[in-house]
Amino acid sequence: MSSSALKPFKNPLIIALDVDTAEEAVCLAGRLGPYAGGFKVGMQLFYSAGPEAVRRLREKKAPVFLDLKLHDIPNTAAAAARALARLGVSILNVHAAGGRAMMQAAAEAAREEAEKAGINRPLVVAVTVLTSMDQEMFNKEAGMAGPICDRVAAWSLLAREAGLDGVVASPREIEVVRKACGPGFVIITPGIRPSGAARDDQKRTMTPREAIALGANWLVVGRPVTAAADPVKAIKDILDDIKQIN
Ligand SMILES: O=C(O)c1cc(=O)[nH]c(=O)n1[C@@H]1O[C@H](COP(=O)(O)O)[C@@H](O)[C@H]1O
Repeated sequence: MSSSALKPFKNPLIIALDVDTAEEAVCLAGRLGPYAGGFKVGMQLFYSAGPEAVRRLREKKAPVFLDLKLHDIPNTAAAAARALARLGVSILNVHAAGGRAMMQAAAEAAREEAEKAGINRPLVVAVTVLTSMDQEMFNKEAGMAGPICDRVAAWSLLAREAGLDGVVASPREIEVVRKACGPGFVIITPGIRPSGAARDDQKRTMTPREAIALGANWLVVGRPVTAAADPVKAIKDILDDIKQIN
């Protein structure tokens, strides 16, 4: 993994800017910028405001995790990754369920494109099992056999073999992923809920402190900060919680 791709993040907290307009995103990023390690642009913002939202955040020098969860045939996923890499984002993701060839094609395309453009290559990571799924949904609705943690470990290994930099997984699988893929493999965990916070639609959750203590590299936090009455206080509380480790 190139260390330059990791440099822009000053701490492990990535705030999900799940809003409809670039204005709202830039405004939130302005308020939270002094505290957040980086910002995530996901489907809601990208499908509403387009690449312009990413460009405006990048103008403010905010490191961006572009979370569009690519999942298509290798040729299409690679072409999409190439287009997204040109935006100068720090992290891109694809679905591990797309398979080895798709992950490899997307990762190689993103790297080549960044090199061609003379910019830092983005980390490319694989989404494993969504944090909104519990064991019963995974087996009965998704039709997948066995425990979630076994599938996450297997997909993480596949992602590593395909040349990806890491995975997105729930904090509950940090230990199995670390054991399967080693210390240099990036683990990004959504499904983060400060103690007492509403779980919303998230099923496999942990507190920020627990996730960091288990070895997560980055935490993705959305509503507990962005929907809080005082988002600045909410993010500061999370940073204090994390700092209390050790
Ligand atoms: O890829 C992701 O970022 C992601 C994967 C996953 O398994 N679960 C998950 O919640 N996410 C994203 O992480 C963010 C979590 O937001 P909150 O539940 O509001 O904290 C959302 O933007 C999700 O799209």
